Amino acid sequence: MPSLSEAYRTHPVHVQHKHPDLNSLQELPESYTWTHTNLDDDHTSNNCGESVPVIDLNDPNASKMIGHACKTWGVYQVVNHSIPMKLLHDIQRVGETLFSLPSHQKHKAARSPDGVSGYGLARISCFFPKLMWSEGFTIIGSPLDHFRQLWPQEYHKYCDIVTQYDETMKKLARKLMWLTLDSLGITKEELKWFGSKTCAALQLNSYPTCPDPDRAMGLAAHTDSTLLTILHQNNISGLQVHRKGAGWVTVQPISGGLVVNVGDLLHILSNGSYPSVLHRVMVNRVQQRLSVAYLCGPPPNVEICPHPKLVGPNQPPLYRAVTWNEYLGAKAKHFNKALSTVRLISGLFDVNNNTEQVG
Ligand SMILES: C=C1C[C@]23C[C@@]1(O)CC[C@H]2[C@@]12CCC[C@@](C)(C(=O)O1)[C@H]2[C@@H]3C(=O)O
Ligand SMILES: O=C(O)CCC(=O)C(=O)O
Ligand SMILES: [Fe+2]
Repeated sequence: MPSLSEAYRTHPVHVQHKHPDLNSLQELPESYTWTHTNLDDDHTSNNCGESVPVIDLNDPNASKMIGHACKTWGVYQVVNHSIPMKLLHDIQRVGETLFSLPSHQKHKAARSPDGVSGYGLARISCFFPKLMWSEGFTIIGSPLDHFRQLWPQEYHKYCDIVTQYDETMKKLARKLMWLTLDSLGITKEELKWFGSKTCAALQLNSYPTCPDPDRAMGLAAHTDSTLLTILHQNNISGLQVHRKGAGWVTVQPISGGLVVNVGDLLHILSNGSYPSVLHRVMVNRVQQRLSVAYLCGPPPNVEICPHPKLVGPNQPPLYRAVTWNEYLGAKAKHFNKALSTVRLISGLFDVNNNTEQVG
């Protein structure tokens, strides 16, 4: 199967500054200081008490509830998802251990500009004049080579956890995709590629404590280039989603809950009816925040387009067909404007200019 790394071979992303060890800094350096103009919005959320829907996967109405959450929020939290708590703890421990290694050790497993896996700053950093207060580690395929660099003795133990997490999440992602398709009135048989292998990336994120959190940004506002992203966060809040009319809403961590984001490819597949959610991460002075994102997409070279069942005389297709590889290339080049580059009929707003979704 062609791999996702093709996308960055044609669009290398140069963000590999050797950044300082964030844990050692007593003051926020100028290069990490976001002003109101580059903080696309102020830090306060104006959410009128609204909160992201929580859906119990054992509920017989789960599919309907997922459909409603995707349409109105583009994000929800799931409980009773059957991922063992131990596995969630184990993967979080991998992140904790990895990010607490000395800088020079982590840099041995650095992501190359035209590569996809490894340690580094957020890929989207190159679109901003200021640096983000976070570090990440991306895994696509086997982490063996990189983990061997990080833990010459114990890499097996960590590789096993990643493999188990990947396999378990794959099943959950399929179930969620199936429920989502069902909510759109689409059966598995009506989506040809659904039977074949989906593809995914695992992203470990760390947001160290910050000496001046109100002027820093953990991860700048973006949408994910996925069908779905399943996010496990530790019990420290910081993730915010943007909701029309409400502004930035904090996604409160719930024990054992997983956050599910609608990504750009589901936005396209649903012909704009399930908009991908704009989200960002704020940091704090007191506790390190960790998260693990399972970024799920179709096989990399399968074309995704608005499903024929969602297209008709009164519902023209809003997007052209695009493969995941091609879309990741567009994201690497155009960032939050990527969705507009595949749009057939122009939208009213653009994510970058108005923090408002196209669709
Ligand atoms: C498959 C992918 C989605 C992603 C880019 C990547 O190749 C692997 C990392 C993913 C991630 C995680 C943090 C936010 C994000 C925008 C980024 O910079 O890297 C996403 C990318 C994405 O969804 O576009
Ligand atoms: O850390 C988080 O809560 C969000 C991470 C994220 O948005 C991502 O990895 O795409
Ligand atoms: Fe994200």
